[in-house]
Amino acid sequence: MRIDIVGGGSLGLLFFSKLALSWQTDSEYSGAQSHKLHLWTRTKAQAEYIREEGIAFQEGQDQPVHSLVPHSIPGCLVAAVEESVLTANSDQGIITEKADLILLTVKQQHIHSELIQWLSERMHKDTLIITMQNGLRTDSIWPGAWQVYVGVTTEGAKKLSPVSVVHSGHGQTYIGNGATLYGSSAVCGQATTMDGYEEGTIAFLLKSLTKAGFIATLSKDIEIEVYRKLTINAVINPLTALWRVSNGELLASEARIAIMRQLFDEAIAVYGKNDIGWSEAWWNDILQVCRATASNTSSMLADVLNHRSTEIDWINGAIVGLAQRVQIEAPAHEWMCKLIESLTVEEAD
Ligand SMILES: NC(=O)C1=CN([C@@H]2O[C@H](COP(=O)(O)OP(=O)(O)OC[C@H]3O[C@@H](n4cnc5c(N)ncnc54)[C@H](OP(=O)(O)O)[C@@H]3O)[C@@H](O)[C@H]2O)C=CC1
Ligand SMILES: CC(C)(CO)C(=O)C(=O)O
Repeated sequence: MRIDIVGGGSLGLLFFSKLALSWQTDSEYSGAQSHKLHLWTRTKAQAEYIREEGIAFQEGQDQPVHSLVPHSIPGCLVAAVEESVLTANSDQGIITEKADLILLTVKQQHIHSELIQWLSERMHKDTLIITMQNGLRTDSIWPGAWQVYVGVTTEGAKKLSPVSVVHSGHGQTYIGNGATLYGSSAVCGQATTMDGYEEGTIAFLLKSLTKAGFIATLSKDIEIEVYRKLTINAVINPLTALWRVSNGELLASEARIAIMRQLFDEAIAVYGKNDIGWSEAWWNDILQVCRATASNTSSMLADVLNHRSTEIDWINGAIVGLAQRVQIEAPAHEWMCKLIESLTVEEAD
């Protein structure tokens, strides 16, 4: 089995590091030449840096650093999308082998036609793609014939440098059939439950993630997980970015909580009109995430502070899109989009 992780950012480094560390000590993987784990970074500079320095991985902020030297682990490779030859690991030769499974850990704004074209060159006819992004895509970017699964994770990861990552929060990962969300040809017949593994790519991934220490589950109803996470992000992310506060500080006043509730009520009204399942319990989930990640800088605030583009179009913008689909208004979410987009030119760059 060959797993490609695309994106050497926070989430990509987290999944790669934990999987590689587990493969290193598990004879099922370290002995099996047929299994491959490949991290694809965007730049050659990052790939070279990792090949030279390895990855410094921490299981938590104050936890010891594990040094991981990918090329010393059988089957593990690191290369860049912009490289066609794995120069620093010449014994591995030219990377021509196609992936069986691609874990896509880039951000929503990185998914564009060039990346799709590059992915198509990494795929054989049965390759599965698992999208790990927050938010929701309502465009039809994925070619209809592709088997695209959806991953939703509440794990937290923070890249400290191109070669170091910390597992900043422990959560759960759900993987499910993306056909209803993406309109792709994804089929979900390969694995049943975590207890009843069947042979297949998804089952292999779930088993590998579990052995690596993640809580990973096959979801028969991935949509509910997607919309639950979408709601959490649509309430927390833009407000933390606009007010420049940590997640916990959202709960500091009744006035802030009232605005959060307005975003929540508007989102669930949009879901209701679209016949999308939702739960009142999600409101408590939002409050709980604020408490559990109180000192965290949300990803949107981090993007704004670092002058990067944000995922607003696929978070609040997705809710506005769903509202338009049933001809209703979602003014609070529209305002979030406009306010985030209209941050100064440098910030929105
Ligand atoms: N971090 C977290 O805790 C969580 C993140 N998520 C979601 O996961 C996704 C990724 O988040 P995160 O890891 O934090 O983001 P990062 O910005 O840390 O990582 C994204 C990575 O994708 C790389 N990239 C961009 N374009 C390409 C390309 N064409 N080919 C290969 N790599 C590319 C970037 O490279 P470069 O740096 O060189 O530009 C960057 O390293 C987001 O949608 C986020 O919302 C979900 C749950 C938790
Ligand atoms: C859940 C939350 C808000 C945690 O920070 C997150 O996913 C993000 O920052 O994007």
